Amino acid sequence: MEKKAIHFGGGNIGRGFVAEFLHTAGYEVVFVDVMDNIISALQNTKSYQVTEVSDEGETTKTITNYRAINSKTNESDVINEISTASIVTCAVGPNILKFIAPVIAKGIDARTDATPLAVVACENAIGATDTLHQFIKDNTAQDRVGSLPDRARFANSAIDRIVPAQAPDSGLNVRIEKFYEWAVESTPFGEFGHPEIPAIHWVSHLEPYIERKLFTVNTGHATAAYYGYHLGKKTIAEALKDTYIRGIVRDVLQETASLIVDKHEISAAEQQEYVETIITRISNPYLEDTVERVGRAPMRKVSRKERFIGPAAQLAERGGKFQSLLGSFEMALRFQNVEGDEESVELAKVLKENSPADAAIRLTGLDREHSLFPHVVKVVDDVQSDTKEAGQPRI
Ligand SMILES: NC(=O)c1ccc[n+]([C@@H]2O[C@H](COP(=O)([O-])OP(=O)(O)OC[C@H]3O[C@@H](n4cnc5c(N)ncnc54)[C@H](O)[C@@H]3O)[C@@H](O)[C@H]2O)c1
Ligand SMILES: O=P(O)(O)OC[C@@H](O)[C@@H](O)[C@H](O)[C@H](O)CO
Repeated sequence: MEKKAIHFGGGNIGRGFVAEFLHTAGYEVVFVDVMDNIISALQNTKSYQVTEVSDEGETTKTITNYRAINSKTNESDVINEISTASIVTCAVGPNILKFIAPVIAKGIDARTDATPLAVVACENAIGATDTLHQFIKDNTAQDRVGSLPDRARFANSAIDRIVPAQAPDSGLNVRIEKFYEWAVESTPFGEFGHPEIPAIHWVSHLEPYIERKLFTVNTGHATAAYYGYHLGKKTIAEALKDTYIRGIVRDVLQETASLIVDKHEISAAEQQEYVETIITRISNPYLEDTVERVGRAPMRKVSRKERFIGPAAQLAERGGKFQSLLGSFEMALRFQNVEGDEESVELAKVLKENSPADAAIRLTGLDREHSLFPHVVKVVDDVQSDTKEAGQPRI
C-alpha cells in the first residue's frame, strides 16, 4: 500500500522542502492548511515546481501526487487522513503548534494500525516536536494518554534550507537554495524503526544539530536582517555586502561558535568551516530574501531559548563573551511597527508600557537572578530612551 504523509502548512518550507522530500521518498502528501487560496491552488493543480537556485544555475523538480484539505472547514476529513497515515509533519511556525494539536490528537486517537504514526515538527525552534507532543497530550482524554506511544511516536528535528518569500505571480512554485539539512531523532521510534526518508539524517542526540543550526544560521541571518533593516537594506544579500554588517555578523558568529565548540563535540576548525558555509549561503544574491521575512516575529526571536538570548545566556553562565549578541538583540528590539508584522507592533507596545526590567522579563523570559539579566535590562532601557527622545514617550 502507498505510504501517506499528512503535512500541516502549505507555505514556503512546506511545499519547498518537506513535501519535496516526502514526495521523493515515495509518499502521497496530503497538505493541511487554513488559507483558502493555498488549498484551492493545491486542489486544482496536479503538480508544482521546486527550483534550486545557485551560482551553478537552476535545477527544477516537479512535485506530484498530493491532495489538500482545509482544516478550518473539513476537520473530520483531516482526522480520517491522520488515522490512516504513516507520518505527520508540520511547518506552520512555532506559535501555531497549539492550534494544530487538537485535530492531530483526534486523528491519533482514531488509529488502529499496529505501527505508530511518526510525528515530526519541522519548525525553527528547539524541541518543537516536544512542544507539539505536550499540546497533543493536553488534547487527549486522560485515560488515553498512557497508551499514546502505541499510536504515535514523536521525534524532534532540525531543518535547514532557505526558502524566501515567493514572487506574487509564482503560484505554488517555489524558488529555494540548493543546500539543505534535515536531522531527526531516531530513538523515539524504538523497535518500530524510523520512517524511510532518504533526505533525513537520523541522529540519536539532536541537541548539537539544532543548537549549531539555530545559533549559527538563524543567529547570523537575524543579525543581518535587523542591522540591514535599520540601515535601509532590502535583502539579506544586500545587507551582507555592507562590510560593517558583515563584520558584525562575523563577530556574533564568533561568540556563538565559542559556545558550540565548548558545549558539543564539534572542533573549532569544523565550526569555522560551517560558519563560512553559512555566510556564503545567506549572502546568496539569487534568493532575494527580504530583511522583513528574516526579521519576522521579533518577540519570538528575542525569547529565552531563541537565537540571541539562548546562546547569550549560556555564554554568560560559562563566562564567555556575549556583547555582539546583545547588539543583535538591541537591533531586534528596534524592529518595531513593521508593516504586516503583528509581533513588531506588539513589541513596540510592550516597550512603551513597561519598565525596562518588566519589559526584559516579558520579552526574554530571563530570571532576574540570571547573570545576563542586568545587561539585557540596560539594552532595553537604551532602546526605550531612544524611542522616548524620538518623541514617543514611554510610561
Ligand atoms: N522559510 C525558510 O527558510 C524556513 C527554513 C527552515 C525552517 N522554517 C520554519 O518553517 C516554519 C514555516 O515557515 P515558512 O517560511 O514556510 O512560513 P510560511 O508562512 O510560508 O508558511 C506557513 C504556512 O502555515 C499555514 N498555517 C498557519 N496556521 C495554520 C494552521 N492552523 N493549520 C495549518 N496551516 C496553518 C499558513 O497558512 C502558511 O501556509 C517556521 O517555523 C519556520 O521557522 C522556515
Ligand atoms: O523562520 P524564522 O522566522 O524562524 O527565521 C527566519 C529565517 O532565518 C529562516 O526561515 C531561515 O531561512 C531558515 O531557518 C534557513 O534554514
